[in-house]
This record gives sequence, C-alpha cells and structure tokens, in this order.
Amino acid sequence: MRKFLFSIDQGTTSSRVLIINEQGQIQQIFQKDFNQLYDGAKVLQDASVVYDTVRWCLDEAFKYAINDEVLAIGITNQRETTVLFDQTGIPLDYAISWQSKHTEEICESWRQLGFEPYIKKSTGLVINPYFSASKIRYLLDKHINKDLTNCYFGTMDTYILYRLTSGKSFKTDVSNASRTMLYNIHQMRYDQKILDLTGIPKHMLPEVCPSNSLFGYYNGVPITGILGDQQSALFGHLALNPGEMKVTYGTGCFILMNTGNKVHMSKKGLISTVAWQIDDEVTYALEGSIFVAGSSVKWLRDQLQVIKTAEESEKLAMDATHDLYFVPAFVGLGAPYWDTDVRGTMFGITADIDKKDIVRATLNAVGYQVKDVVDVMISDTEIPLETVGIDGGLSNNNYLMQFQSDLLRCPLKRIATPEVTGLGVAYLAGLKTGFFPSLEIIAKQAVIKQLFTPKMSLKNAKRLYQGWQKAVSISQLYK
Ligand SMILES: Nc1ncnc2c1ncn2[C@@H]1O[C@H](COP(=O)(O)OP(=O)(O)O)[C@@H](O)[C@H]1O
Ligand SMILES: O=P(O)(O)OC[C@H](O)CO
Repeated sequence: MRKFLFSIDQGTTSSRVLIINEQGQIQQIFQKDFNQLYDGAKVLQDASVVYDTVRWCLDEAFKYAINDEVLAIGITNQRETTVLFDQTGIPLDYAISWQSKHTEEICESWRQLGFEPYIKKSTGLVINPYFSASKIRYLLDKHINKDLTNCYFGTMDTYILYRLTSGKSFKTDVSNASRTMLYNIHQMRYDQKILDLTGIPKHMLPEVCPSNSLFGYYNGVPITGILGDQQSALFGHLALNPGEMKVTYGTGCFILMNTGNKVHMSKKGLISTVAWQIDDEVTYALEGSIFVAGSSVKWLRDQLQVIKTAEESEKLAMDATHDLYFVPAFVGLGAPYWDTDVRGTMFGITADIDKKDIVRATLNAVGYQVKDVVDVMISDTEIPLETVGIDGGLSNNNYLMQFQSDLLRCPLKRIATPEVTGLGVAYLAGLKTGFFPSLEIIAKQAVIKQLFTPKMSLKNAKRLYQGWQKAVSISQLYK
C-alpha cells in the first residue's frame, strides 16, 4: 500500500529527505551536511558531493519505506546555484553557489551595455551575480578552450533529477527557471533576446515544465513536483492567496509575497518571480532576499566567538542594554538596496558595550532588513499586512521573532513543523498523485504552534527603525 511521500530538500549546507504520511505529518527525516568551498570571493560546491548527500538520504529513506509504499517524490532545492555538466552527469567545474558574488564584473559589463531595463522587464529580476546567468557565462568563459557541445546547465533540481534518472530527464520547473535571468516570466519561456545578449546557447538549458509535472522516475517512484525552496516554503505555509506572505530565516533570509496570477513589478528594488505553475495556472510572487541572516549568527559563533551556540544568542539579546546598530553587509546588501560594494559597519559603540549588545544588534539587523523589504512590498502592492508565516533555523529565536513582530506591527505565525520547505513540494507532489485529496484537507491538518504579536510601543519601534535607516545610509557612504 502506498502510504508515504518522499520530499527531497536540497539546501545550501545540507540535503534532507522527509518521509511524509497521509496526514501531512513528517514521519522521518534523513539529513546529510556538506561543505561549501570558499576561494576568495568565490563560494563553490562540489555538485557530485551534493548529489551523493541526496543519494545517501534517499537510500536511507528507501530502507525505511520500500518503493511499493512510496507514491511520489518531490524535489525542492537551493535556487540559482549553477552547475555545468556533461552527458554522463560529470560536472565541468565546481558549482557556483547562489551566495557567490564573484561574477559581478560580468554583471557590470551587461549593465554598461544597457541590458538592465530589458532584462528587468522580461525576467522580473535585477542584473545581479546572485542569479544564474552570469555564473553560466563565467564558467563558459573559463572553459572556452574545451569542446562544450555536450555541456549542460542546471540548477540543483535539474542536476539531481538528471542523475537520479540516469540522464533521462533534463528538466526544471518554472520557479527555478525564473531565477536564471534567462526566462521571460510573462511569456513563460526562455528569452531568446537575453540568450543572444549573454551569449548563452539554448541547447544547454533544461526543458521548463509546470511545477507539478511528471519529471521522471527514481526506483520506480514518480517524481511529480519540483519547486525552488523559497517558493516551496510559500506553498508549505499555504500562502496561496494574493497578499499572503512568508519569511524564511536561514543562512540568508527570503521574503515572498503571493501576488496571484499577475506579475507585480516592484517600483523599489524587489524582484518578481514565478511562485509555481500548477497545470496551466501560473502564480507569481514578489521577493526580497537578504544575503546575511543566520550566517551572521554563525559569524558571532565561529569568528568573533562571543557565543558557543546559535541558541545562546536568544538569552544574551534579551539581556542587552545598549542600542547598537550593526549593518552586516559582509557581501553587500540585497533587497531593496542591491548595493554590492557596501561593507559591514557598527554604530553607537561606547566603552561599556559588551557581547550582549553585539549579539542583539546582530539579531536586530535581521529584523530591520526584513522590515525594509516588507515595507516595500506593502507600498508596492497596497495590500495591508495581515499575518506572516515564519520558518527557517533563525525563526526558532524567540527574541528575534518578538522583535520582528514589534517592527512589522503584525502577528507572526510559527507552524508546528519546522520543515515547511520540504512540506510545500510534498503538498504539490501529493496533490498531483491524489495522495492528498485537496488543499482544503491539507489546510485543516496544518497546526499553528505559536503566534507572536506586537508588544513594543509603536513610538519605540519607529524610533529604533529610524536609527537603522540612518545606519544604512551612512554605511553606504563608506566604500
Ligand atoms: N535559536 C537560534 N538563534 C539564532 N540563530 C539560529 C538559531 N537556530 C539556528 N540558527 C541559525 O540558523 C541558521 C540555520 O538555519 P537553516 O534554516 O537550517 O539554514 P539553511 O537552510 O540556509 O542551511 C544557522 O545560520 C544558525 O546560525
Ligand atoms: O538553501 P537555503 O534555504 O539557504 O535557500 C537558498 C535560496 O534558495 C537561494 O536563493
């Protein structure tokens, strides 16, 4: 009897497979971490190692549930990370992580040539090294002397799918395609003009399919859903109506608002992206990405060594007494600033500050940056904020979630399972195969664990936020 779904969640630092039952509950999780490689400004991954971690998790999962018991597999993945590989699935080079900004020079040359307005209109994105296009261009240039006739591009979903299906499926879904900077999100196809501008040949790109397609088979089980991880988290929060929003607090921080079946172009620095396509129906989202969130807590732990564990930051922040501002622009600032050259700065240092204040300033910076993005979303769409779904490692921090609710002036919703990302694509894959009868039944099964509501006075919240805005503008002067 088919009683389980498998959800592959291939993230930036680890791969997971969730085993999900018919009640939408997670029965078991298998996880394997891997290391990113840092080489100057480059952040790289060994795609074969990433694949091995997925295979390890899947093999374990298939020991837990034999293939006759598994109805379908869904894949959700870190987005934009770029792999070039040959027909046999061997990577041409290290994969370039979404976090890597070393292709800025290529982006700048495209901006200089005046490509930006067209690219923005077609893809919904700004020209930035974050997206796949400049990473592909960089790898093609680096290997210019090789025969690249049989060289293929994939984000991690495509690469994993290709390897799991022994090269039978060279496909991606619309949500991942919309992150390449090569995909026209109005016409829902690769934009030939951008391919010409960037010199990226179409034959190396995967076929783009609706998110709930039959993508292939592994171990006799159909793969019936693929979603980029942030879009999957939006689905996992059941933010299925226009105006509904989620914030994922992981290594970086990703804020997505469902904008329904219309592309909503931001006036102030957010990007428009495809949330998902279910059969013929496309749903779009507005997105703001913050590059440094959980990684700044990791920095406190590993570099400054002011905390031993990430969890410890909660208590220290609660006990802090000084208003210190930290702009954690380690790799520039993402939305809505898109300033690659700005670097980290701290304001308000006096002789009596201590590590508690530094920890609180670091957590507050995450809260402020999320507010920067949410404010733009509200003014862009004119949709008032009702509640926000939260997930990701850093969302376990009660101090930060309370501060966030104080700043946003709305309730934050923490649901019972922390694995919202993996759940989203599982819902999608399960709806496709009849494993879940309807969205209504899924919604009934989702349990809210905790609600954070504003406690700080509005006056104080405003005062603190104004201090942050000042700190950002001053830090942007120092380059
Ligand atoms: N209680 C906590 N307080 C502060 N930071 C936390 C806490 N728990 C986890 N983190 C941070 O969250 C991040 C991990 O979140 P996760 O969602 O697993 O990230 P990713 O999926 O991007 O790898 C780490 O950077 C860690 O420092
Ligand atoms: O792997 P995560 O959760 O850090 O997410 C990475 C994003 O998809 C990058 O755009």
